[in-house]
Amino acid sequence: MARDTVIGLVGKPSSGKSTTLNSLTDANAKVGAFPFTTIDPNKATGYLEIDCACARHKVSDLCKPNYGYCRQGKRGVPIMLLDVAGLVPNAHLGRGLGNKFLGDLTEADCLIHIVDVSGTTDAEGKATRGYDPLQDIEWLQDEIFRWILGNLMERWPSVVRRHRATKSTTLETLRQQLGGYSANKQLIAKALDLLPGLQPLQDWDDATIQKVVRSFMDVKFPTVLALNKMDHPDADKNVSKIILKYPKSKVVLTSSITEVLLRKLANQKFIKYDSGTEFIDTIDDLGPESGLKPLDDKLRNRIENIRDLVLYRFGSTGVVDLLKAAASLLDLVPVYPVRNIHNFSGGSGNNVFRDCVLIKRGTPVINVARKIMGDVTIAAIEGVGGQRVGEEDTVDVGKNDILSFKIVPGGGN
Ligand SMILES: Nc1nc2c(ncn2[C@@H]2O[C@H](COP(=O)(O)OP(=O)(O)OP(=O)(O)O)[C@@H](O)[C@H]2O)c(=O)[nH]1
Repeated sequence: MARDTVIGLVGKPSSGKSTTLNSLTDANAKVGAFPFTTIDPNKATGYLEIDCACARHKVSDLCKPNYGYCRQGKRGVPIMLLDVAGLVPNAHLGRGLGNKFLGDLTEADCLIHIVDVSGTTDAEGKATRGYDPLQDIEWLQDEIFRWILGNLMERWPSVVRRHRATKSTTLETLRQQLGGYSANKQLIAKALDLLPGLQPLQDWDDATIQKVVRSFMDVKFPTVLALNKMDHPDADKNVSKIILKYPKSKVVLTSSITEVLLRKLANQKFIKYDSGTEFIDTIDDLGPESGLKPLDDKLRNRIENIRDLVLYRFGSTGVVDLLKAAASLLDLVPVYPVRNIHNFSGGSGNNVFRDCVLIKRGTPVINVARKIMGDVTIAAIEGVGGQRVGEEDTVDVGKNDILSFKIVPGGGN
């Protein structure tokens, strides 16, 4: 079966990685059990917020996910997060357990790079003022680049000899060399497609090899830049600088500390807060019948500051948008496998859309069936209304995204 999507969180010490991870993993709700097969201390479950199919079909009252949550059509789909801790400059040389962390990175399908955009921590995470966070973005890219390039160059003469002797294609040879980074053939082909007019592999000079490694990095490690600590007064100028330098990058402004604080205040019943929005309500707004606790002046001022400096300026704390940005880089679509295609239930009981999996847009439905059902023989695939869906038809949002797989009795294991 295909493995689950993994999003890696990276960032230098004190950039706010733990705070961000906390705000991503606490869904502030009673949620289903851990859905993933591997349980690893560096892994955690985040919740990608999507518009659930239950709203489209007006059955939100019956929507009860097996994993994650659904609140009036806003569904949190579990997604695996990997904490790639301990990356320091020169990790590729083995500094500070560097190679282990770079190794962990290969498991990720996408990275979220937490950047301290306030410039109040230096390259190693020590307190300072006026540090240029552009350096952190360049440093991380450079670290990964030098690691992959170093591994490849070490073997390059023998790679070329073997390539010639076996008359392999460029794709086959690179597949052998780069497959270890959890990269399949399609991914490597995509990296090569980005470089039209490439010479045959045996003629590559150093500059061409470097170009290929850069292209491979772009497809293997698509990266969301989380510009964290946006609440800090020094953040603005750094944000502009980064956006100017990286106009094509997916950038999300975050204040994860604000998100953590707001959730805490909501749990303590001082405020009503919907994560991902700019709205917080207090007893002053909703009255004593709201059941919220009264505020003292200090807390009232603090909440006013959060409204002014973060929520009204930026629209939200940004944290919910991080996983949405990662899912959009990976082009993931929520797909709902159901037992009963007519009432969307799982077979027993009335609850609907019990399961939801994230699948790359454009994937043929037969591959979705294999991912979900494993090694069984599929007799037929049905879509909404009980219509037959062709095996090679592809999934998209609102198209072939609610599916029922009919299995041949006794077919497979
Ligand atoms: N102003 C501001 N400070 C933040 C924000 N997020 C985190 N911090 C502060 O930055 C410091 C470092 O945060 P952590 O989450 O511990 O950072 P880390 O990257 O996990 O650090 P290590 O554990 O050393 O790797 C803490 O003092 C946080 O309170 C934010 O959004 N705004």
